[in-house]
Amino acid sequence: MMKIAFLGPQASFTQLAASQLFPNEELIPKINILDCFNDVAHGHVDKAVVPLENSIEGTVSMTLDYLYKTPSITIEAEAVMPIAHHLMIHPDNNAYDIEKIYSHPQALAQSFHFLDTHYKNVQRKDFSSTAAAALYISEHPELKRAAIANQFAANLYNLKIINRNIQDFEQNHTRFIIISKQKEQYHNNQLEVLGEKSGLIITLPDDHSGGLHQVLSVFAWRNMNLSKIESRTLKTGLGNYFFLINVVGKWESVLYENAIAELESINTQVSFLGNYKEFLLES
Ligand SMILES: O=C(O)C(=O)C[C@]1(C(=O)O)C=C[C@@H](O)C=C1
Repeated sequence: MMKIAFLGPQASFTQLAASQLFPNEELIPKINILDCFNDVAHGHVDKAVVPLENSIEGTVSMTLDYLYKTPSITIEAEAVMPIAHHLMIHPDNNAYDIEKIYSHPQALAQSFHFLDTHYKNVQRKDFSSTAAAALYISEHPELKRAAIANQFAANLYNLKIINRNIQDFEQNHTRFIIISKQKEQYHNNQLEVLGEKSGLIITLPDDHSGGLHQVLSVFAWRNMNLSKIESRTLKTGLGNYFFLINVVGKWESVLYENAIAELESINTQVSFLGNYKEFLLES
């Protein structure tokens, strides 16, 4: 049986994703995303499932940072899951008495307008995951706290839902990734495939005019269709970035291989994150 780390505890959104991707493997909860990366890097687990991006709030920056920082780790698959957030309290408490609302920063951000309208003066506090917030609420009936988490967390931790579907936009999806060191592609005949892509992380050599244009032209003349380009701080000083780039489709031809060689020949650092499929999960 394989060991699969995920951002836990039980009933986090990441666990819902991991259990659909790996129904027959051992799932190991971790307290944060960095621990998932470290466990994969040190070989304590075979793979991990972590969130990468949300349709309302955007990139989960810690995941992007550690994809950059841990070149031994690549992506085996992406999986997209619909996300519904509910506000929940300990059943001994009253909805009108809530003094603080706890959740993962992504969930707080995805429900910002709801909270701003209905709980304007209630403090918000970041937790390591939505499920960690729900677990805390369940263990502290004496505190007048609420958590934003999913239906499974409400069931598992015996919490009472006081507001349903509080995400600010009806369409709310999070993209998760399977990470490993095995450089494999994940396959699953049971799940719907939404597409296929490759991931690259690139760092431009030095600041000169047309630098990014030069990089993009490497893809353009080869007809390599890009579906995403995101810049993220390098942390070496303001204004220094690396880029995550997605190329649509299979990565197969010599032409594509030569793209990397050409990027390197213009002193661009390239880290290939893999060629992988994108699957659709159920909420
Ligand atoms: O907190 C959780 O339950 C998670 O699995 C993390 C996470 C995220 O980081 O994006 C996953 C899905 C939702 O977008 C909100 C939170």
